[in-house]
Amino acid sequence: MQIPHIETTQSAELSALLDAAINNKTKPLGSLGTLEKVAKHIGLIQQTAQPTLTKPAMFVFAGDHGVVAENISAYPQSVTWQMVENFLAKGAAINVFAGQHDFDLKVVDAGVNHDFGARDGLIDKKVAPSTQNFAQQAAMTAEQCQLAMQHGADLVSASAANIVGFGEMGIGNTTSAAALMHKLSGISLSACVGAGTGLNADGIRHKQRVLEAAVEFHHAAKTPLQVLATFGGFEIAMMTGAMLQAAKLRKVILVDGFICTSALLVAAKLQPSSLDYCVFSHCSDESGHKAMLEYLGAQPLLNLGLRLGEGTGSALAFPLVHSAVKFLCEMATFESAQVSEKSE
Ligand SMILES: Cc1cc2ncn([C@H]3O[C@H](COP(=O)(O)O)[C@@H](O)[C@H]3O)c2cc1C
Ligand SMILES: O=C(O)c1cccnc1
Repeated sequence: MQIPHIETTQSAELSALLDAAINNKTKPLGSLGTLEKVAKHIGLIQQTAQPTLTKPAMFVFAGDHGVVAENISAYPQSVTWQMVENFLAKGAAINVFAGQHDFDLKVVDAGVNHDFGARDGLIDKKVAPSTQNFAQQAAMTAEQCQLAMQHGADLVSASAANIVGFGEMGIGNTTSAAALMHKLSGISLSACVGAGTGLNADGIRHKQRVLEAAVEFHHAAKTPLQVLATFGGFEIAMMTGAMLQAAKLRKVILVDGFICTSALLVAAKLQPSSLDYCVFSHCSDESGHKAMLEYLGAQPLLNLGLRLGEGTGSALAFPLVHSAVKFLCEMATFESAQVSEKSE
């Protein structure tokens, strides 16, 4: 895909207007805390002091990873397709939370190692049935990476939502995400590798050794797109393309956990202003997530000890973002409600 130009959301004029609108609401100055920051942020994204959120969309991208052959996950690869079936049957955590908050939930086969046939409710964008094992060769070709990014961008373009969340399902993808984090941030591998779905200490050490060898083997991969194609997953590349397109279209991006943030890291390296459009939903318990968020200068809304993915953190954070927008649009001002302002 063509990497889109993304405008920054910064505007001194609108910033002052939003500060005034927020400060004139009937509350002590600053008393809605982080919600005030979120309200201003959404106003800047939408270029208005009266932002609105349309029905949110949640895209869950699923893809398999060849690197599972190296025994780097606590669960077998078959869980990826089995969980896709669970999404379609509305039985997963993301179904529950997305349903609760009225998301339009889209499940996308980005490259699952399973033949689903034509299925109601499943968007077929399968690039290939699984990436290659990046311990031995690049996970995908440059063309496959481009195609995955393009599919993600096209799905966002076709969505009417002005706020979009991205989730993922793919056994082995915390290994991919750790590699992306290390290569793109320069943070040591040991600080990027975590337990994923529940490896024990020996399992984590093995995962780190597999990653060390792969990083050494692919030392020539340097640019963000090379790094994505070498270590990424189809679901991760689709999220990267989708995020760039969402930013281009000035949609609010709800960033989920460790894997979703690794896709954003690629997008931010390609177009730093894409970060202006991001609301960071939560800090995951996956051990590298805190450092990845700090690297991006991000302040997550929630810290609930989640380590699931699927977009669950974003679905849970959505009502806070909604409340922020609603207070800005619906609260009375000191003047309209005839409430006295702070005495000097
Ligand atoms: C039942 C089940 C449901 C999940 N939903 C998300 N993940 C999460 O775990 C996987 C990443 O962890 P690792 O790299 O250790 O394999 C991804 O599929 C992620 O979305 C799940 C994992 C399992 C087992
Ligand atoms: O933070 C996440 O998204 C995450 C962490 C562990 C396993 N799966 C997902």
